[in-house]
Amino acid sequence: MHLTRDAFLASLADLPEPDDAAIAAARARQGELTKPARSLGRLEEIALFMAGWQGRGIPRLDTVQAIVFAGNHGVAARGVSAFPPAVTAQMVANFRSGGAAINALAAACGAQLSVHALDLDRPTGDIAEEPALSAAECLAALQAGADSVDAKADLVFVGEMGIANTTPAAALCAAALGGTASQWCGRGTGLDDKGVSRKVAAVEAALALHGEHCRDPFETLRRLGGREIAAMAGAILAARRHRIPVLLDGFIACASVAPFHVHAPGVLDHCLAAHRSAEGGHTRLLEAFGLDPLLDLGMRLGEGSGAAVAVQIVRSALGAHAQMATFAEAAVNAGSVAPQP
Ligand SMILES: O=C(O)c1ccc[n+]([C@@H]2O[C@H](COP(=O)([O-])O)[C@@H](O)[C@H]2O)c1
Ligand SMILES: Cc1cc2nc[nH]c2cc1C
Repeated sequence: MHLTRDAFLASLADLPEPDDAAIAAARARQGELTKPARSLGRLEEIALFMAGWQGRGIPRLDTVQAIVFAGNHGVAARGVSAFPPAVTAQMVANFRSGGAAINALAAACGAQLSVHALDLDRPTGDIAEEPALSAAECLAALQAGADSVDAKADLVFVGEMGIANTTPAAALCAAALGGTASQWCGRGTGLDDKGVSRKVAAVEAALALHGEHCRDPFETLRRLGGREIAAMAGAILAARRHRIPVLLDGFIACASVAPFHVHAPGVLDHCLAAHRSAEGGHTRLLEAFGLDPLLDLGMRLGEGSGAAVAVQIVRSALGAHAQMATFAEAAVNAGSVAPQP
């Protein structure tokens, strides 16, 4: 099917909800497992969350999909990254030969990794001067993201590689959620103070140019985003249509869906925040989403790396949920002690 802007926006109004019967079954099982009530804390909530989106009282984690998108950014020419744009393609080669952090971390958590390089030799427009993408380019990137999701996956996470992409990510957050450019601009790959000033100026120029045109999430994404950013949004929203739970990675992955969260609150209900990135702005963004990250490890790499580590937490939650004995099975007394007269 050929995606149109209107069809895409309309799809946001008609999204599947979690399976209440599966959540009830999972909750009942949690109550029977050999542990004091709620003693596995957040792990119990994760088991219920996974049950609801998978529609299974005992959710599974057989197929975990890690999808990394790469894109280049015209705004890089403004000196807003500590690294040159050529590093994007070089890192894609590194992903393909297995030498990047995400290769190791995807293997460690049992995820199947795919890498999608999106027109690296055609950087987006410089958002301080023009829209990042044409409507057709933005739709193509959304579609590439949606097409990358395996409808049979048990859990999906998306990551990105794109030198300078914390600048469009900051612009997307400011346009969608308000606040000043400097509140959303961090050091990215390691910018010095002068670099951060250039980044803030670029985001301010982009907001002045595009702000009044950002009337719907598609337009915000097209004007201020990028190919890998739109592809991540397309994949995260496609996962919702397939009722596949998603682990959100860092600042750029989360920023990709900020305009959609504002337009259609609840659109990220199938998502858990994997981690709190050290990138300035991510904490504010997670607060806007109302999400409490599973991990806070000082990571700020991207590539889906934080999500890959958080898969291990989900694996632990589902392992306990599926494998523990019930009080009846283990002949452990579940009764509470009656107060002594
Ligand atoms: O995931 C994050 O929170 C994150 C925070 C800072 C930087 N990054 C990665 O670094 C690149 C963007 O940083 P920059 O400084 O080039 O805008 C891009 O390739 C991201 O994957 C990622
Ligand atoms: C080396 C390097 C690896 C990355 N992975 C994700 N973003 C990155 C940015 C750089 C610079």
